[in-house]
Amino acid sequence: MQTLSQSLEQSAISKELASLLTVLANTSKDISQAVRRGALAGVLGVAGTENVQGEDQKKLDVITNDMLKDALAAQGSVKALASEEEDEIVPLAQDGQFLVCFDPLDGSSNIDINSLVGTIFSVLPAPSGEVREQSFLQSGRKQLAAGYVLYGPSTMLALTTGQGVQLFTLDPVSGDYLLTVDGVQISKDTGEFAINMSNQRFWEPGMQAYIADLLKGKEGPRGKNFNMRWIAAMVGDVHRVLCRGGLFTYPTDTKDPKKPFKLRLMYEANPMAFLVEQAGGKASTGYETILDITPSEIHQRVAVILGSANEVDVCLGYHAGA
Ligand SMILES: O=P(O)(O)OC[C@H]1O[C@](O)(COP(=O)(O)O)[C@@H](O)[C@@H]1O
Ligand SMILES: [Mg+2]
Ligand SMILES: [Mg+2]
Repeated sequence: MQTLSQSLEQSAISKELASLLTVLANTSKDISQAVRRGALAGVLGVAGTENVQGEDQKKLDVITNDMLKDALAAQGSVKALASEEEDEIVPLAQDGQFLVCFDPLDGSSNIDINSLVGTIFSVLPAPSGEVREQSFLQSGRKQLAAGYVLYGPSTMLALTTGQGVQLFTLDPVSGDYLLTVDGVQISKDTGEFAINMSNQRFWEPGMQAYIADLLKGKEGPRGKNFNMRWIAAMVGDVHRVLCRGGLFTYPTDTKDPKKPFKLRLMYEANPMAFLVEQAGGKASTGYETILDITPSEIHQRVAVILGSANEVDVCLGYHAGA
């Protein structure tokens, strides 16, 4: 089986980008160790701080953020980073070629119940000149690479550099990421959806109507039964979609009028949308293609509907008709 470094060597990307992706992958091995040791490493529980978005930080949010920050600072080709756990952008190497956005630990509410968590990352080209928040505000189409690491029963890396999606599995014996699926393809049709149903009364009419019709199953307008899954970690839900298709959504809601969307564009929606499109799926907010959004700020939130292309189209039809 091909190792990650062999695969990166053979791909059309620059040596510098390959080296950056190697550093991200190597750091994820250390994160995987920390996650795996859990209570033994004293990493569970809250940190007693809040991030810029007013969310309680878990110890692991802070630890994994520092691990990635230190590794990227030492790597030398990253001009600046933006993280869910950093209020502002963090300038690094002045002449670096890349900007990196990441969610160091996705699915924070799963940490203390020993359930799925992951790391999501996105690499953008760094514009010349002094780095500032504006430098990051490029559409997702500009991403040079994106991926996630899922710390599950096995640790898996999903990666795209714009030439399809590869899945690597961390071999605990050799310590290498080994290529286990090349050219991931999301099935066009599906009978599975993922949404936090407890927010149902807060959704827009289009999403209400779409989910209501899925729930009617065989007897309803869709003429078939649908199954539902919700992992509460986008990495876990998107991984399932890459593996066996499905529709994943965290739609617009009015639960908190100040916060109509949950997922963050730059380090959740964009990297996942890049992976999903590269695997033949679709990713939209309901009204526009995620990768075409021009971001207005690094911590911007968006609605997300992604997965099997035909099913996403059906869902978008309900939005258009609403
Ligand atoms: O708890 P909810 O409302 O179901 O939200 C779950 C969603 O929130 C997230 O956990 C947000 O990510 P963080 O854990 O990085 O804040 C997503 O991964 C997941 O899809
Ligand atoms: Mg997250
Ligand atoms: Mg997070």
